[in-house]
Amino acid sequence: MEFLTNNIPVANSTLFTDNFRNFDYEGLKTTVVTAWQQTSWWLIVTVATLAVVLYDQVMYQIYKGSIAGPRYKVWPVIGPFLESLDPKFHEYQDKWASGPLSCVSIFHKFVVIASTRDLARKIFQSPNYVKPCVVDVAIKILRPSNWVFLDGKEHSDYRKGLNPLFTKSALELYIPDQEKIMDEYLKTFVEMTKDEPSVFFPAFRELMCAISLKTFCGDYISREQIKSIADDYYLITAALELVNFPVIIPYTKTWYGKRTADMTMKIFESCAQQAKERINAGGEPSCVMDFWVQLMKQAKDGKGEKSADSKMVIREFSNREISEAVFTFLFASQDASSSLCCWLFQLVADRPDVIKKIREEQLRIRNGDPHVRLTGELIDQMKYTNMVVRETLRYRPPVIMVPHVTKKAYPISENYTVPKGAMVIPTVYPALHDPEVYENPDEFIPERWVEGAPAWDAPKNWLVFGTGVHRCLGQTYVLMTFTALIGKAAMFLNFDHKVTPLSEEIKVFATLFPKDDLIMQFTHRDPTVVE
Ligand code: HEM
Repeated sequence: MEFLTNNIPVANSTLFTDNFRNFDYEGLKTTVVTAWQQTSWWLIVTVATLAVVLYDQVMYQIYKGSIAGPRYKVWPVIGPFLESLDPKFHEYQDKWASGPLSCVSIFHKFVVIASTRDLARKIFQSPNYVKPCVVDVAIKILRPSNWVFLDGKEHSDYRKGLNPLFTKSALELYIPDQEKIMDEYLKTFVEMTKDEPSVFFPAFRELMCAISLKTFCGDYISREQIKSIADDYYLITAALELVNFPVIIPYTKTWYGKRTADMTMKIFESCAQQAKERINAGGEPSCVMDFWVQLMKQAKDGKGEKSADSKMVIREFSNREISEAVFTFLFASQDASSSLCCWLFQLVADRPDVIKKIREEQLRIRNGDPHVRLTGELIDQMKYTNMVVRETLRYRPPVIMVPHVTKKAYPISENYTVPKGAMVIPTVYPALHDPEVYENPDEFIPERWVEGAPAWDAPKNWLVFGTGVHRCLGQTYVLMTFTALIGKAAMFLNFDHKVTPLSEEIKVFATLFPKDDLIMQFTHRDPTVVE
């Protein structure tokens, strides 16, 4: 460096080139080669390692700035990677309590966690700075062409075409098929536990998968196909674990996950074709695919909804596009719905006063006839049952954190800017357990949702389904389906929850679950009585 600065008179380029010409390159080469030969490998490795560790620590300090977080990375480079393999709920709580913004760095990935309601909302509502982020392998499994990876205007245009599939009036069309699956599985639960209680986490996952598949694909999907997808779906969850090899190598978790996803999308493609044939021949819609095809048909006939610039909101979608989108519905719903299902059955089983009120309501709205079939109008009347579902979502929100990645430096607060490329995670749990909004937030109180109660005055705290351009597409679906499901189950079955010391403990497995995986036994009961 000194050689250069001492010998470059700015305006004298001749001297500059002469110096270069006269330089003893051979001598320099010999010096470098000799130094290299005399340096042992361990020294090179040590120096390189120290350089990497130092760089990682320095960058961590620069990125961390004034926000809460470890003073330095205790485990160089990997950071709290080992803890992240087995996350503990109380560790998350400690992190949220450490400050409105806190950070960690794992493998040089800098992560900022926002724990207050307002900061969480701000992240959800900053699509110019952030976008949702998934593990690398998700792009391969869901396919790069999938709509969920769209950003900005492209995403919102596509999303406009999907919103009509999950409005209340569309959802009403899907209820009869959903009810068939509910009836079938409630019977199976009694059969399954006729001799002894059973662990219900896997059974509820299967129920959720079956309800979703029937809702999305109606009668185009066979019982065998539903069973095979439900049985294999765990391979997809396993492939998308936080820690997984990003390259798909045959016979590894990601390979099995991709194979299952491809097989599932192939089934969906064939269902989409059948829906097109039936609806275009004048059939009535009864599932998401039917309704989607009907909207496309209406748009083609010039009868569909138009956007502000007079373009049709719905365009023609190929079978492949439909299959990929429907796969994202399954993917987005499966873990969160299974979590809600476990907590809902556990909480209702543990509260005889709650189950009694549900039974009273269910019989009352059916004028004493428990066999009245479900309709949208009937579900609307299930006010108390709906409050129970809503309170379960508040008390045990299935999705507690939604990872995003910054597209550019993001000034999230007056004093702090999240660096470009960092992960930034809004947390919804503290907002849903805010004592100023929800009195005794750590108690399960369905009555806090009676009409006009303070909980309704704080819509900003209701972050169960996120908010902003990526807010959950399935939120009305979730409230309607679970209200109907728990109502029917309470009428027709006795719930016996085997309480263990781990029942109230929270396990984090993508979403939240009771740590003992929920042990239950079901028996038939006379649905015409309340007690
Ligand atoms: C208890 C059940 C569920 C919970 C707690 C839940 C929660 C969430 C949350 C927190 C988000 C991120 C929102 C945001 O970034 O602002 C989300 C996105 C999404 N959810 Fe759900 N969800 C549930 C069930 C479902 C179901 C049943 C479906 C489909 C039928 C669904 C489809 C989606 C889709 C497609 C997205 C991404 C939307 C987009 O990027 O535009 N979810 N969900």
